Amino acid sequence: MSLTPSRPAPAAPLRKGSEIQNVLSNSGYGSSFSVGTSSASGSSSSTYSGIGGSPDRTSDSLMNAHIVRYGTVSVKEDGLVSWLWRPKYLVLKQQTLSIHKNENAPIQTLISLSDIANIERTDLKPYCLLLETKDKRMYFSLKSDEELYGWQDDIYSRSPLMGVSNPTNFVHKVHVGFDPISGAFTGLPDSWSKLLTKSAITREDYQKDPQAVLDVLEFYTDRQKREMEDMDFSATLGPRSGGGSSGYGSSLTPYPENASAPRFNAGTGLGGSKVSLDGRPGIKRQDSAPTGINGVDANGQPLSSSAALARAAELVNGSHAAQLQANTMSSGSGRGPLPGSLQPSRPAPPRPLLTANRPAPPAPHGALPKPPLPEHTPSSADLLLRAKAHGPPKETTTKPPGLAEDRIPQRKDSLGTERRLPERPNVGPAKSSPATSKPMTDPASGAAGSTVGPPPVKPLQPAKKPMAPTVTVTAEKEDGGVAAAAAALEKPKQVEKRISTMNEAQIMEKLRSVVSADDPKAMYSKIRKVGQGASGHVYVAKTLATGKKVAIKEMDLSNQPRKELIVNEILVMKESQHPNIVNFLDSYLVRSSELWVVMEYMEGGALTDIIENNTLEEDQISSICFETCKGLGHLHSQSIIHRDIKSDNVLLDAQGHVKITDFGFCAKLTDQKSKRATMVGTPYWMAPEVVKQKEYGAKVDIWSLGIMAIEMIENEPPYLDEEPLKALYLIATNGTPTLKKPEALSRELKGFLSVCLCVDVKSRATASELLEHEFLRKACALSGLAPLLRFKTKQGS
Ligand SMILES: Nc1ncnc2c1ncn2[C@@H]1O[C@H](COP(=O)(O)OP(=O)(O)OP(=O)(O)O)[C@@H](O)[C@H]1O
Repeated sequence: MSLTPSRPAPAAPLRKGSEIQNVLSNSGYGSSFSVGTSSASGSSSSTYSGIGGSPDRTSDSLMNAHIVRYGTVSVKEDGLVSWLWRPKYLVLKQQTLSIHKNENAPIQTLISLSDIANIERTDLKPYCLLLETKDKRMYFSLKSDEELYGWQDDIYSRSPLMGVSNPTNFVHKVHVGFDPISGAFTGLPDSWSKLLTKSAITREDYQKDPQAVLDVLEFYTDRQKREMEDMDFSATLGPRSGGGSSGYGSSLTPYPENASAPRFNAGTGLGGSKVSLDGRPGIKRQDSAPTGINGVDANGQPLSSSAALARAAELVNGSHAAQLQANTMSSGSGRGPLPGSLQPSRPAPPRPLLTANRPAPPAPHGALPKPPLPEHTPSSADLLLRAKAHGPPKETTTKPPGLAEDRIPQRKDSLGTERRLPERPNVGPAKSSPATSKPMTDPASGAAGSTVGPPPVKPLQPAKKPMAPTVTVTAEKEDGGVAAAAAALEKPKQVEKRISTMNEAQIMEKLRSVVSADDPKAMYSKIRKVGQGASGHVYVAKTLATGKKVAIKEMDLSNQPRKELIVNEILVMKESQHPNIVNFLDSYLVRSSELWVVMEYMEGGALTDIIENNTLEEDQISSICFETCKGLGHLHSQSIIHRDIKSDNVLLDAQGHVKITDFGFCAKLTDQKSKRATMVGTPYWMAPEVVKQKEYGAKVDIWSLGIMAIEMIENEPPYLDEEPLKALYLIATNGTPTLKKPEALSRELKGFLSVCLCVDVKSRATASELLEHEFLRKACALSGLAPLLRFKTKQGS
């Protein structure tokens, strides 16, 4: 970690190149200085007399005014003498880097910093930098990290092609390198070092893909940070009333002023926000800043003077996911844990590591050794990751991360009843044991890449019915939330009001414009509670006029800090009616603070419970995948990405209808923004491109569908038993997961999985392509799914 002080202001304009050469060729360097930096580094150019002019031995003060850094460095150039490392004398000034044979020699090579396209760490040597201009590549071998970072920082910050033409007040917060010789990271923040030490990520993992390690650390700590913030949020609220004991608070809590918004959408391509190994092309370091390099925050959003507003924008933009999930775990089968709770998912018998391979299915994969289960006190992020797999933690008082005492997997059923699951035995030092998992792919099924192509990003479809005119919330350029999308459907060209400018009253006003004015109590009579989510209880109720059963989700709005999401969800459900979507029927505000969302009643409940209580046949798996895929096809045709497909979010009814629910994390792709970068979803179901914080599109849902298919085959998603950070690392690096018993599966099913779980997004199938897949032709009739619900009768539900 290199915390460097604020950057100096850039130098004033200097002379042009032609003058430079003249000056340079006529001068020589003094002999008295060694590696160092100018005390006046970049501070002023007012006395500057010439770019690249060699230091004037008689005028140290003048010299110091120009020279940023100088010293003898081992240099290797590409080209004829490319195998030779030679000691050279380098002098960095505000706009040039000159290379001399020695400190007394004239310039051999002069590089204008404006020509530098890249400066990055490379592993050619332990402390090695690669510098690239459009026609030159050269390597500098330094003696230490400090030296390396010094040169890199100083060159980087003065090279306009790298997007920092006007360095202002930014501070490098994370400045990490990886030394391939020692196999260790350098400059890791303390907290990250500790996390890594505690994690099951091995040194071999570092070596294999150090960037992935950083990616997952960043992801993980982002989540931790969010959870901590939620804890603060909850703590300030005190005990809640109603709606369970989730971490939802009662109002929007502003971020501290100037706090950079927590993010899951690092690496949005907006520059400077993604932590990377030094030297990774195209990615620089994390710069935190009051203002950021580009005047945007880590989300790529213009920084708001009000942190609360920044947060609201973030929420609507979808990057709230994990936070919401964390909150939603407090009760019912929600998606995120409260700190202090421990929430792995279903009973998970000890099993060999599901190992996988490098990207590119369907090639056979080698198994990775499983490291011993580490002594690991789950942090809040662990808890989140585990909890998010399925179901909530036990209801508990908020506890700081790291204080969870027990590691016994627990989850609740849909009614919030806690289940205590068998303790997961320590799987022991399986490091050297060969993985039993085998590739899921069947060569006979053909390479995914040969059969599928990239999905078209569909244009916005016109709204089927007019939206409430007051729904003007939109996301910013990076992530249109669904509300934004819905608004865009209505008035694509309108000047939309950013959610970040809306206060809670305005959001409530918007909500009021979405809901029906009637009194639901006069229309429905509740029968019983059938489920509990983070945001409220779910009841089955009778429609008084027709006798028809409906599900009503009741939410106490005073306990919902994320009302925008609720608006999102309602809007998407309203606009996405389809036989494979849990259809929205109506919504009501009761006493201004209670929101009722009435939807189709799915008496079969969540697929998760069905998986837990049955062994599914392939034709049933096919049928569920087919139905889910139809729902996804519909969403994607509307340019909506669900982003949280998993068995918890697929419900069945008594006739075996299969429907997707939970649209809180949906995102809308627009013509302007056909890709997303926000990290949203549930880690175990997340596509690698999401974990790696790349841009992604609708195909993330296809990946998640593939993981859901594995749930149906193996009862749980891959890596569920892994230590959380390791699980993220495996998702990021292994690519296509492997199966426990591939030999037990049909060629068609393996082929299906291979086109869903294809790391190469272009080769991953689209929903419409999947619908044509031979495996889905094996689907049983919906009536063939009804027997899967028998367990419910036995359970008396
Ligand atoms: N339409 C429905 N029909 C029948 N049961 C439902 C329906 N919707 C939800 N449930 C039941 O209620 C439980 C909680 O649903 P809910 O949507 O509140 O969960 P969640 O997604 O975890 O919470 P949240 O949306 O608040 O984050 C589900 O697991 C399911 O068992």
